Amino acid sequence: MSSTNKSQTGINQIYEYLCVDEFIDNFINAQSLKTALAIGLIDYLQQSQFCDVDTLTRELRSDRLGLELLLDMLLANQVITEKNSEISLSEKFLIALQYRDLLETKLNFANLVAPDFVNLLTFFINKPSQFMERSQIFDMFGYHRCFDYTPENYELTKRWMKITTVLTKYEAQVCLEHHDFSQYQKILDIGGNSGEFARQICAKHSNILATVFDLPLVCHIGEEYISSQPECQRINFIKGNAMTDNLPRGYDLVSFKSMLHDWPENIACQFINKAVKSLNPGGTLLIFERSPIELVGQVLSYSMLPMVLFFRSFRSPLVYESQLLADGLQNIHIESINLEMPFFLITAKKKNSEI
Ligand SMILES: C[S@@+](CC[C@H](N)C(=O)[O-])C[C@H]1O[C@@H](n2cnc3c(N)ncnc32)[C@H](O)[C@@H]1O
Repeated sequence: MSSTNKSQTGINQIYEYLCVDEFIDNFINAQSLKTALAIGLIDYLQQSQFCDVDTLTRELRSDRLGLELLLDMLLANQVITEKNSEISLSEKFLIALQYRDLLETKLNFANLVAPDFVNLLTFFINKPSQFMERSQIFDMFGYHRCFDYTPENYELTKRWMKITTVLTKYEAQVCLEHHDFSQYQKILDIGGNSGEFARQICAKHSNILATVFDLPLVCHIGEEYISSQPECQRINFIKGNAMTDNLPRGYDLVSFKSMLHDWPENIACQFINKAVKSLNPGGTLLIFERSPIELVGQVLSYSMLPMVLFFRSFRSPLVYESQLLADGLQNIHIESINLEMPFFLITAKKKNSEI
């Protein structure tokens, strides 16, 4: 198994997005940043570059004492700097602000998960099944709502798809950096969600045609999302259930991006087995997934709360490797990639012809 991370690959633009976590590292920092965004303080400083507290109080129609407290919190979090009473956004934060969609998504996602942590941590640690029954966040991601269209199902599904789409917007770039997709023409992304992963592959490789296989309502929302993108003519969606339906065949790449961890090991292995049947001889199966969380003495960042909730789901890549071997795949390559937490990329080839 090979391993790469930021330090080994050098300072690379692809990984720069990881800097957003620094500003959401604890509860106070996260909430003060959220308020600064909400009251327009960040926008105002971005436009005006420098200004003093009097101007800010007036322009934002804020309570002076409240604003001073907020500015103190932002100063401590290095979101802003102050020199001769002039306040400005810090250089470090200006870089993070280039990834504002991700910053806001991670902040909102952690806040959505926080009540479960506050109210249910004891169940989470001791009685996982009871935690699942009570958890708001697991309910929010309920796949049972992704089959039939109702206005409520649509809104709730769209809500979590917004989160997965923004996370994938950045993670896909890492995957594209680590794997050469130029060799493929027809690809299938199982559990491909809004189509963002497929879209990025198609955007980089103009010869690729992509199919996204996902639950019906997810595909419906994905079609809406992709319809405004330049790659829309090369991405089609197939509505189905990978548990019960046959998967389409005839692809030279089949991918699972952050999909398999959602399922118990035996079902994840069934998905792999089905995916192999979708591959042409000589085709490649690709898995890009989160690995188990490794804290090794580190303090958990607030921005990591959502991933901690799923910590029981993340598996060693060796589990998937066993299934790939059992399915007769060859040239199995596993690469560890350190992002805000460990990820792995597995590729494996189907034999060229059946013996
Ligand atoms: C954690 S999300 C990952 C989405 C996407 N691959 C990404 O990385 O952003 C898991 C995806 O699997 C899909 N999914 C769950 N159960 C499925 C099933 N039985 N058949 C097909 N897709 C399924 C979900 O709708 C969702 O889009």
